[in-house]
Amino acid sequence: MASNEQHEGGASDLAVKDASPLLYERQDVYHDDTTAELAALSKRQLELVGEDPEREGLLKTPERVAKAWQFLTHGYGLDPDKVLRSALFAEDYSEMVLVKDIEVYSLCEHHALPFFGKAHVAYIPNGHIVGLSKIPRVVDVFARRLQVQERLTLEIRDAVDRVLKPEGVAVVIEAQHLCMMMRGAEKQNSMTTTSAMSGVFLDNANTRSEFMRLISG
Ligand SMILES: Nc1nc2c(ncn2[C@@H]2O[C@H](COP(=O)(O)OP(=O)(O)OP(=O)(O)O)[C@@H](O)[C@H]2O)c(=O)[nH]1
Ligand SMILES: [Zn+2]
Repeated sequence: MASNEQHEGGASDLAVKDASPLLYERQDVYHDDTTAELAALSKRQLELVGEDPEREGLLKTPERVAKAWQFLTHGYGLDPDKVLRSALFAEDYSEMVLVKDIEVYSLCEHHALPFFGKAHVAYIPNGHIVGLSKIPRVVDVFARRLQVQERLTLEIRDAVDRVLKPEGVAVVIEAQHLCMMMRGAEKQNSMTTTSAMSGVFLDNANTRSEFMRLISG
């Protein structure tokens, strides 16, 4: 079943109407031609660092690497607006909705090394709420790409703003970057925090403080 079918007949005029797939099934992440081309590059990389790609332990490594790259960047093939629209419900609830401690795994676009941590996403509805699982799903749409943490934070905020048209959105991401840990600066304990807000979270200090209190609790 296409994952939007369950929402057909919902009261929301913002809800998605077509039945095209919203999310990749796991097998759709991998494409044979791409796997073959990436595997060839990976094999060459192994040679360049002085490895023997023909030794037994490495025989399947290029293909594994090719698939890992496709999985770690499969967000390019996903539409964040569609993900959110697939589960929009008309509702009068007008207090803060917060999904916190969402695990984030992304790749920094400078070194293609992972950064990982937690995202906290809040919004104040304006007639519509969204299915809770769609918040972490939309985080992944953007995280599963080559990213900088700042842009990831903004893109999540903007998608929620664009689709839900809420009173406001707040996104905070706390992450550690392996490019600063395993190499480069080699700092093991630094945490980078980014935030992006809109609407009442910008205009109203009490709303912003409540959000900050809830995510730090
Ligand atoms: N602002 C920001 N910078 C990032 C992010 N991920 C990695 N970087 C930084 O990107 C920068 C790239 O700087 P360069 O000087 O071109 O690269 P480099 O010589 O590898 O730098 P070092 O990491 O300092 O060794 C580094 O300072 C990284 O720490 C991110 O999400 N946001
Ligand atoms: Zn980096």
